[in-house]
Amino acid sequence: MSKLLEVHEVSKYYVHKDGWMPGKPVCALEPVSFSLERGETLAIMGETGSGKSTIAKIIAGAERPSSGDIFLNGQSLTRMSDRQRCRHVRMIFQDSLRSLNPQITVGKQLCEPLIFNTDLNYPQQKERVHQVLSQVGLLPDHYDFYPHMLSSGQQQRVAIARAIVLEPQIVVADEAFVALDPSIRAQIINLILDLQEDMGISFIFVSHSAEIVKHVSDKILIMHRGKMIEFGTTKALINHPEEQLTKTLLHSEHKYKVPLHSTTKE
Ligand SMILES: Nc1ncnc2c1ncn2[C@@H]1O[C@H](COP(=O)(O)OP(=O)(O)OP(=O)(O)O)[C@@H](O)[C@H]1O
Repeated sequence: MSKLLEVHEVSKYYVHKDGWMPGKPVCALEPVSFSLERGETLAIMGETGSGKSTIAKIIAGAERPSSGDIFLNGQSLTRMSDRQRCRHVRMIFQDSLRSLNPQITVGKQLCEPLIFNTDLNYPQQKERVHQVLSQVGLLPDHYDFYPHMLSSGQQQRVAIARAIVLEPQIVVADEAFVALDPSIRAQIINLILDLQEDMGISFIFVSHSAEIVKHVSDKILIMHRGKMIEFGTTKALINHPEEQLTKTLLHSEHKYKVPLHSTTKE
């Protein structure tokens, strides 16, 4: 049986402009390969500028790789249409308030992916949106709310609802919860663990927080200057890290002290 996700020799070069002339390509990501099983959570860690967001964006389809390919259940993601791809892989953005349209109600914003990517009719869309609101711990009344009427935690729940409304197999979150208050962050992370259990979604997190990573991830990928320097199970990387950077990142002072569920994946 094929893996859920296989990233095969994916690289990324950006061409920085030199005035009017295209400059020399700069390597943001050297060829990287790894795989993920269904329902697993992968954490991507590394220093600033090491290529973490580049991998996340390529998997989510927000950037195209310069080389290599990504396979979902053995099918090439890069050869799928946007409509097909975004049913399988969705992204949660860092700033949930800015990623929501302030002039459109929550319900309508959650209907949008269904309008563009499914053949559901209006009553079916509405029913699915009510279902997803309840899945993320919001109320049916929130359908008619505008984003500014919600707290930051509720806005983040809407962002998660938008990511899961199409029932994707993978959700990518790039430092999505960093701006949240610690107690709200803990609730949101626990919500993600619950969704993972209920829906079998695989999550890919970019995070600087050793505590969150140890709590939620099954596998960890360590980036350094555009290279993957270590990849393995969370347990293996915590107990037997091969690289000094892995030790530093995973055993650093806890940046976020949060009251998470007692069951960790460590
Ligand atoms: N759109 C772009 N155009 C040009 N260079 C880029 C672009 N996006 C990223 N880069 C460069 O690619 C490298 C990797 O960036 P990336 O954002 O993936 O790092 P990161 O590990 O996510 O960093 P951070 O933790 O600061 O978000 C950096 O040197 C960055 O300057």
